[in-house]
Amino acid sequence: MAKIVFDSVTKSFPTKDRKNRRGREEFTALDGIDLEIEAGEFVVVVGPSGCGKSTLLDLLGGLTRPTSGRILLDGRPVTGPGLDRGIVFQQYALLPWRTALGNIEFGLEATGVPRRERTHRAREFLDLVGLTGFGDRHPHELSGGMRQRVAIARSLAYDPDVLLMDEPFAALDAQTRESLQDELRRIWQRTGKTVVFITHGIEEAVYLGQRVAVMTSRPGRVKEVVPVSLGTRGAGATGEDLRSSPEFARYRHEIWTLLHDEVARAQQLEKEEASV
Ligand SMILES: Nc1ncnc2c1ncn2[C@@H]1O[C@H](COP(=O)(O)OP(=O)(O)OP(=O)(O)O)[C@@H](O)[C@H]1O
Repeated sequence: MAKIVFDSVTKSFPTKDRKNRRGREEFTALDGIDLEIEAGEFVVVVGPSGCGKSTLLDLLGGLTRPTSGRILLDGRPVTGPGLDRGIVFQQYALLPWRTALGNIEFGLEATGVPRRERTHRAREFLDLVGLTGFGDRHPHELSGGMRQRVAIARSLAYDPDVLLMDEPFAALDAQTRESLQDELRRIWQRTGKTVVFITHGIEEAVYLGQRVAVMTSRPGRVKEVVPVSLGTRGAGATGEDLRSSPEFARYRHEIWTLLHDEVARAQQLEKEEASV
C-alpha cells in the first residue's frame, strides 16, 4: 500500500457569506481529492491561489480533519499531528530567543531524546543543511535563507518519515531559492524521506518533483499528475544545466498549459466575489 493515500477527501468550511446565509451553506475548499504517494517519493503540488493547497497539507499534517473521505498514512487514518510528519512553512516559525542550535534541539525535546544526545543530533542536522559554525546565532542574526535552513533542520532532526513543505522558499530571493532547492534535493536523496511540497512556482515544481500534481481552481481537485523524468539529472549536471535543458522546458510548458485555464478561472471567481 502507498505511504500516503488521499481517498475521496473533501474539506468544507462554514461560510459567513451573505449569499449563503439562508440554508446551511458551506464553502468547499477541496472536493474529492484522490492521490497516492509512495514511500520516499518527492511529490509537488501546484495550483492557482486559493485552490486548497495549504488545506491539503494541513489535512495531511493532522492540523484539521476532512469533512468526508479519508487520509491514510501507512494504512492508518490521520487523526492529528504526529512526530512521523515534519512541517516547514513559508514563514520560518523559529523561536527568536533561541539560537539556531537551540531551535533544532527544540524539535527533539518532545521526543524524549536525552539532552546531550539532542545537542549532538542538532549539530549533525546543522551540518546537513550547510550551517556548520552558525549554531550560536539567533534567528535575527541569520539571513532569510539561513533561517529556512534552520527550519528544515529542525523538522528533520526528530526523523519524521514525511516532510510537508508549504511554499518554504517563496519568501526568498531567486538565487537563495535555487540553492535551497539543490540542498533539499540533496537532503532528500540522502535521507530517503517522503516529501510533499507545495509551490506556486512551475519551475520549482519541475526541478524538485518526481511527480507534479496540478490542482484545479476552487474547489480544488487533482486535475492531473505529471511524472517528471529529467534524464539530464545525471552525475555532474548542475541546476543550470537542468533548467536550461529542452526536456525541462517541455515539462514547464506542459504544467503551464494545465495551470493556465485554472488560474484564469480562479481570477474570474475572485472578480465575481469582489463585485457581490
Ligand atoms: N479555516 C478556514 N475557514 C474558512 N475558509 C478557509 C479556511 N482555511 C482556508 N479557507 C479557504 O479555503 C480556500 C483554500 O485555501 P488554501 O489556503 O488552502 O488555498 P491555497 O491554494 O493554499 O492558497 P494560496 O496559494 O493563496 O496560499 C480559500 O478560499 C480559503 O479562503
